[in-house]
Amino acid sequence: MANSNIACIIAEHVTMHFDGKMLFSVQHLSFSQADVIYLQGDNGSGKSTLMKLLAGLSIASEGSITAHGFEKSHWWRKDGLVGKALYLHQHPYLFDGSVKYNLTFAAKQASKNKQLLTKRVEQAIEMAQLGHLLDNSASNLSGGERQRLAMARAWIIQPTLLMLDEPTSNMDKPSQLLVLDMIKQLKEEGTGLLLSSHQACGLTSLCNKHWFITNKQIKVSDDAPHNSDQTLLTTMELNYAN
Ligand SMILES: Nc1ncnc2c1ncn2[C@@H]1O[C@H](COP(=O)(O)OP(=O)(O)OP(=O)(O)O)[C@@H](O)[C@H]1O
Repeated sequence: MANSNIACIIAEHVTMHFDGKMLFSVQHLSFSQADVIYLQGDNGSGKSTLMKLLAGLSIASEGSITAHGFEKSHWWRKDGLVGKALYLHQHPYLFDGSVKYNLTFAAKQASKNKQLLTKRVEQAIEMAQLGHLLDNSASNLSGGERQRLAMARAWIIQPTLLMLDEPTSNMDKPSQLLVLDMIKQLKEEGTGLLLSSHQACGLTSLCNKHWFITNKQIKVSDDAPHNSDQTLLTTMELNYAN
């Protein structure tokens, strides 16, 4: 049963099929504001599909996925899953226009007062090191820069729940560390996170739960991911701190 004080998304008896073939099934999943979950699975096991289901962007073949503890939507919007957990695709969609425009647009989605928002946008630019790119067209950015911009937008919005699909896949190590810092800060500010990554880039050290897709089942563990990932992170952080 969901704790009504905390925002969460709950999946019950969910199965996902494509073209008549089962991709995965799971009895029960709960993703809440208190969680930082590491989602692991081989290529094609269904990590992105699961995130899209939890974001309300796809519909499960069987079972139910419901949101609890969120503020009521505006009267004109159906109270469903869409808009509850923000999903950041590994090849993020950016708006036509400049980097600055993309950040300003994100700021319009955030429910903060103007002064706080201006400060948060400035901080995001600094944290993601986008200052020298502000007037560049977003369509001309490199893969890693696009991901940094998408991360900065999410950081400005500061969602209740955020799902990051391979957020550092196109990044060099300094950029990975910038993004790691932004994710850490969101965690401290109370955003629940679901993170998928094939790289041991430090993300796993933030996680307090582990979902693992194997043999078409999603296994849930309340343990932090394996320590060896964290050792790799520490080594990398030390290398780049010096
Ligand atoms: N809309 C769709 N129609 C048919 N098949 C799909 C659809 N979306 C995803 N699939 C298939 O489902 C499987 C899982 O895809 P998904 O992108 O969720 O995997 P993933 O674990 O995120 O992979 P990767 O680690 O490579 O990013 C793949 O075989 C993919 O081709």
